[in-house]
Amino acid sequence: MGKELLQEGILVRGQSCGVGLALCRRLLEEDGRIHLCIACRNEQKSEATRDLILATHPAAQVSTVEMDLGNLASVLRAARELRCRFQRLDFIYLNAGIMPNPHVNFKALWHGLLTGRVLHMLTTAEGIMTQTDRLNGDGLQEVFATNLFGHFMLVRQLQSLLCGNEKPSRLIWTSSSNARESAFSLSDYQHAKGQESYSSSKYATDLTSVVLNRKFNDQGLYSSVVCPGLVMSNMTYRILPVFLWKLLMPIMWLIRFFAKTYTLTPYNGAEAHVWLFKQKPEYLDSLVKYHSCTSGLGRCYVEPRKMDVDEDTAEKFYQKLLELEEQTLEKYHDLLD
Ligand SMILES: NC(=O)C1=CN([C@@H]2O[C@H](COP(=O)(O)OP(=O)(O)OC[C@H]3O[C@@H](n4cnc5c(N)ncnc54)[C@H](OP(=O)(O)O)[C@@H]3O)[C@@H](O)[C@H]2O)C=CC1
Ligand SMILES: CC(C)=CCC[C@@H](C)[C@H]1CC[C@H]2C3=C(CC[C@]12C)[C@@]1(C)CCC(=O)C[C@@H]1CC3
Repeated sequence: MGKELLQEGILVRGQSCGVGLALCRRLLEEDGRIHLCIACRNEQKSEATRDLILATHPAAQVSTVEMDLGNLASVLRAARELRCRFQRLDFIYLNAGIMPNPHVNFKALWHGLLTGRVLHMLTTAEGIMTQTDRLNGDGLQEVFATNLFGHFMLVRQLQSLLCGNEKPSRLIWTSSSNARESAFSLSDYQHAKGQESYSSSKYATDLTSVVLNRKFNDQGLYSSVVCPGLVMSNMTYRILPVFLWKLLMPIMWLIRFFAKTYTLTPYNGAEAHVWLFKQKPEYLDSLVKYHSCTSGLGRCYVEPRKMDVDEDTAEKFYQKLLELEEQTLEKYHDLLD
């Protein structure tokens, strides 16, 4: 049997951009026998994405499942369907992510350009980006729910397909260089009070991956985090308009000589995801984030960087996630087997 793979966060709406779609295509280039299962928010998007993949890989095995990560009932339904369809899953790419209402502080950006930390600012967006979050239909902060908790619930619901298999199973979370400890707080882990919900959700992702390794490595489940670098996708096109990004492109190619995380294309951004696909998980460091990088001359490579995570905080956060999971399962008990 080829590798069975659940992939999320694939670009739809008929455009060929987004890390998810590039990732699917690159994985099929690595191994045409894999079974890709793509999770999209509705049937139309699933079909459109499937067609985009089949256009370049006509012989690929691609199935679809409907799942809205911002809606826990939808996650539970999808997990139930996947448990019926698959006996095991070798990889889950937890790649979906949102950054609603992004706001760039151009004054801070301008000041930053004149300081010694300009490269740090241009690669992490530290101090220059904020977002406005809101509550979703489940009463959770939307960014936390979509970027982290929906994924977490999915993993927990699919545990029987991921643990205790002959071969290890893998979780690969798409985090970000924008993940920052100072944006995250255990007492406000959904980030209801601040304006850096994206940064907080990505730091929460890093914590979750670390703690999942501690809990599940002995059952054959391994988790890793990747950063795709700065990629031109729907997400970045909501930060600045497309024409501005196009105007900035020559500057960004120049910056790339100094900032290797300016991967810029979804293909380059998926480098770390694909690299991890080929690694033996036992040899990976769970405290490392794998960054997709592109050199000034366009060569793609992966750079491991130690994460700024405290394992004690990770454990406490995990307990909070379990509490929230319990409340969710109580609420949706009719959707369980
Ligand atoms: N672009 C960048 O510079 C960077 C991106 N990242 C991360 O990379 C990942 C991919 O982003 P990217 O490809 O750039 O952006 P896109 O906006 O192109 O892709 C985001 C994907 O997430 C999916 N998604 C969003 N909300 C939901 C939901 N509620 N349920 C299911 N799927 C959902 C989207 O589906 P739909 O089409 O239905 O909206 C889309 O396929 C994200 O996690 C992002 O945070 C990290 C660092 C930098
Ligand atoms: C000259 C130039 C590149 C100008 C663009 C300024 C800003 C709009 C970007 C500088 C750093 C970028 C960045 C992101 C978005 C766009 C910037 C703020 C992200 C936050 C996008 C999503 C992520 O996950 C991390 C990125 C870090 C860098």
